[in-house]
Amino acid sequence: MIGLLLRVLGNEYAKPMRRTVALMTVTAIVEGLLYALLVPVLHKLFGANPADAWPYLLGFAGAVAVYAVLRYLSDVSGMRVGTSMLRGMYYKLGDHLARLPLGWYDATRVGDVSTMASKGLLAALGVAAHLLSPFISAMVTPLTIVAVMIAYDWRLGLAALAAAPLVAVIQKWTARSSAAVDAERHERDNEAAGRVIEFIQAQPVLRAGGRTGERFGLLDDALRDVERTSRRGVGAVLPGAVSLTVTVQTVFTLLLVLGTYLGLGGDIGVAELLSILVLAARCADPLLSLSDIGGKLRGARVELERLDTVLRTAPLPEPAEPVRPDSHGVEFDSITFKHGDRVVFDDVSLTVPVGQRLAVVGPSGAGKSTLLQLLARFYDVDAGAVRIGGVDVRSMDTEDLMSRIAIVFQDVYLFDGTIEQNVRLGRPDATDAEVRAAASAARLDEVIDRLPEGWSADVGEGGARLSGGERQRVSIARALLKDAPIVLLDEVTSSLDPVNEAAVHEGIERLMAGRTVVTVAHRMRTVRRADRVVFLDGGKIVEEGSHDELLLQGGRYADFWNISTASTASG
Ligand SMILES: Nc1ncnc2c1ncn2[C@@H]1O[C@H](COP(=O)(O)OP(=O)(O)OP(=O)(O)O)[C@@H](O)[C@H]1O
Repeated sequence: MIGLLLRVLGNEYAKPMRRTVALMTVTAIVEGLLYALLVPVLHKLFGANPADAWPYLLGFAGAVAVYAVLRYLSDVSGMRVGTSMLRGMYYKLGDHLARLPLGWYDATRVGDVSTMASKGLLAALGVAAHLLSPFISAMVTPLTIVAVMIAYDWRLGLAALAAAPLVAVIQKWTARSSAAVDAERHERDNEAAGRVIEFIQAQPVLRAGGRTGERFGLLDDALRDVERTSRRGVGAVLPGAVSLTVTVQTVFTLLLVLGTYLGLGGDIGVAELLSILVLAARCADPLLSLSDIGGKLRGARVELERLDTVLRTAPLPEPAEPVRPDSHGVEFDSITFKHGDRVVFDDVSLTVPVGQRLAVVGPSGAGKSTLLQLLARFYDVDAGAVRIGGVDVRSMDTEDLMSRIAIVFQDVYLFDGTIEQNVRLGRPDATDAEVRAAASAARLDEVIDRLPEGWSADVGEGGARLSGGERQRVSIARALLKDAPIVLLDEVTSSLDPVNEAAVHEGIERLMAGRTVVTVAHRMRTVRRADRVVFLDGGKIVEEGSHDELLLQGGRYADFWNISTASTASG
């Protein structure tokens, strides 16, 4: 377990961890010896002169004080290592998540990553802070006591030692029988967490569908699965917990019987027998707590293994010697790309010379958004190459690549903060004047003027306090502030009100001016102003040319636009 913890976290924690384990072990031994001191105390109390017990009682008090100090030090040490590991893990996980391909973040990750980053990390790293000390105490203290018992009376000591292999076998058996259920319960927990998030996010859809009173079937199913696996989990550990209790009690009873037999034979005095039974009783408590601690440790292990899996997910390979392009033309050279088994692009080639605009058009699912994502390296192509200024994006440093691309996607995500903070994300070191200039170029200043708190207005989680068009303007302002030579634009499909439409269009025109642009186009005027249009379908470029040329051709593109414009006119 500690090996796994150190493998996941890195070896810099090995030394403090070893120190903590050593301190906890010494504390547990002192705890055992403390109980052992009860033997001479009881012996003297039951002897001819009970006053002889005083020096032992004083020794006992001294040992309690030493134990208290050691316990404090080992608990503080466990807490320190635990919290520094937790902090380290947050950074490590954060850094790693930031380097994973953007395509890794699909919808199913939401529940997974959110439970892992909160509950999972706390459970996994709580091992050092909360579980290690009771675990070591539950193992080492009884063994110390048994060693004292052997020294005192080898027959009773060996009888007590007989419990050790039995306890070990039961622990192993419980761990094995619960392992499969533990893993499944974790799956189910994460699935349910994802469904809860989905249920909250889907409220508008559910209510619009008139399903206010009804339950959300997918969430209900997930919760039922959690209940079922929890019941199976209890079923898997219960025999182990019961066996442990029965074993410990049986060994205790055997000791009592053996002790009575030896006592009646005159081999051992009443005081000695009583002392040994007191010691045996002190062994029982920590041993019985093992089943609870074992369960928690197994839970922590599952969380650690999940963390390990995420940390082992390969980030985007970074080139050993990054190349920096010196121009910003874009080229897709014979690219092939699959999403799972679905071939999205099959040997597609196209180029966008520096400063030109390419509009990508095609039916839903044709791969228009994916084309933009490949340029921004959300994924790497399966064959062929995507190049900027003649340099393969895989040969570029990711930070450098992202600094050259401004992206305005359909779904604008705004952080819960002020409008200014959200715009500033485009270029954190921009001056106030530059931020304001970008905002005004995106016609965001009109929005700010309307809000009572102006620039300091909070946009709410995901930008919920702004309208769709206003969110678009924030996103355009961000992109303008970034001032990158390449612009990727996924035009909104839903229609905006005329004021927002005009503002967004004006902002986008400013954003595109003088830059290399690839845009997924849904509006006639965007396509008209493009230097070239490609019509994608079935993983291929079906038609290519200027808007007017393609209309004249009277092919797929012409049909597509005739239908779109007819539906816009009638709508
Ligand atoms: N994360 C993903 N995992 C698996 N398949 C995906 C994923 N994202 C997209 N796809 C599939 O890839 C294909 C292309 O998707 P893409 O979003 O690029 O299409 P699009 O042309 O932009 O569609 P739309 O106009 O509807 O937005 C679709 O068939 C889609 O189902």
